[in-house]
Amino acid sequence: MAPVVRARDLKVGYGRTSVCAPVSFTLGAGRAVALVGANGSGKSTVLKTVLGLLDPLAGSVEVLGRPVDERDVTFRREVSSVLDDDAYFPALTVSEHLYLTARGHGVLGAQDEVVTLLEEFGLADHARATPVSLSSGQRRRLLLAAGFARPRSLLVLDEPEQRLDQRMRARLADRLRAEREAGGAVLIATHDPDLVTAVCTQAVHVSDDASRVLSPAEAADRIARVAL
Ligand SMILES: Nc1ncnc2c1ncn2[C@@H]1O[C@H](COP(=O)(O)OP(=O)(O)OP(=O)(O)O)[C@@H](O)[C@H]1O
Repeated sequence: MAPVVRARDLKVGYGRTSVCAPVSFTLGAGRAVALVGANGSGKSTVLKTVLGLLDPLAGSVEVLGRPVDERDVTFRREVSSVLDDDAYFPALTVSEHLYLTARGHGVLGAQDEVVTLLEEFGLADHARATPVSLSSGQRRRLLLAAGFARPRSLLVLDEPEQRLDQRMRARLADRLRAEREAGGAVLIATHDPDLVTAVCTQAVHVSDDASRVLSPAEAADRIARVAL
C-alpha cells in the first residue's frame, strides 16, 4: 500500500527561488511527522507544497500514491489542513462553522459531533459567537476544531500550538496522538518540543543545508537548544 505522503528530494519555494534544501520523508498511516527548523527555514512552504497550494520546484510529492492535486476530489476528501491563516466566514457563528464543515463533508450526526468538538476545544461558551468577537486563541481553537470536524486520512497542521495556552496544548497533543493511534496520518510544522515528543514518530529538520530526518527526541532537543 502506498504511504500517505511520500516526498522525494522535494524542492520548494516561490517563483524559481527555493527556500531550503530539498526534503525527503515518508509518512505512513498511524504515523506522525514533525517539520522542525528555525523561523523562515521553509516549513510552511513545504506544507503548502504537500497540500498542492504551491508546485514543487523539483523532486516530487505524492499523497496516497498520487501526485498532489488539490482540485482532485479524492485529495480534498482525504486531506484536512489548518494553516496559519484566519480563514473564517465572518457572519457564521462558531457552532455554524463546525456544522457547515461537518455537513459539507457528509458527517452523519454532525450536530452531535459539533457538541463534542465545542467541549473538547473549550468553545462551548462561545458557540453562538462570531469569529470577530473571539480572542485570537479562541479563533485558533475554532480553526483547529474545524480541522477535526471532517473525515480525513491525513491531517496537516501549521504550528498548531500557536496562541494556545498550556492546557489546550496538552489537550491537542492527546487529540493528535489519538488520531495517529486510530490509523490517521499527521504532518505538522512546529516549534513545540513537547508536541514533537508526545505525538510524533519522526521529525524532519528543514534548513538551508541538507534536510535531516531526526528522531522525535533529537528534534525536541534541537528545538530546545535553539530556544536557549
Ligand atoms: N509568498 C511568499 N513569497 C515569497 N517568499 C516567501 C513567501 N512566503 C514566505 N516566503 C519566504 O520563504 C521563506 C520560508 O518561509 P516559511 O514561511 O516557509 O518558513 P517557516 O519555516 O514556516 O517559518 P516560521 O517558523 O517563522 O513560521 C522565508 O524566507 C520567507 O520570507
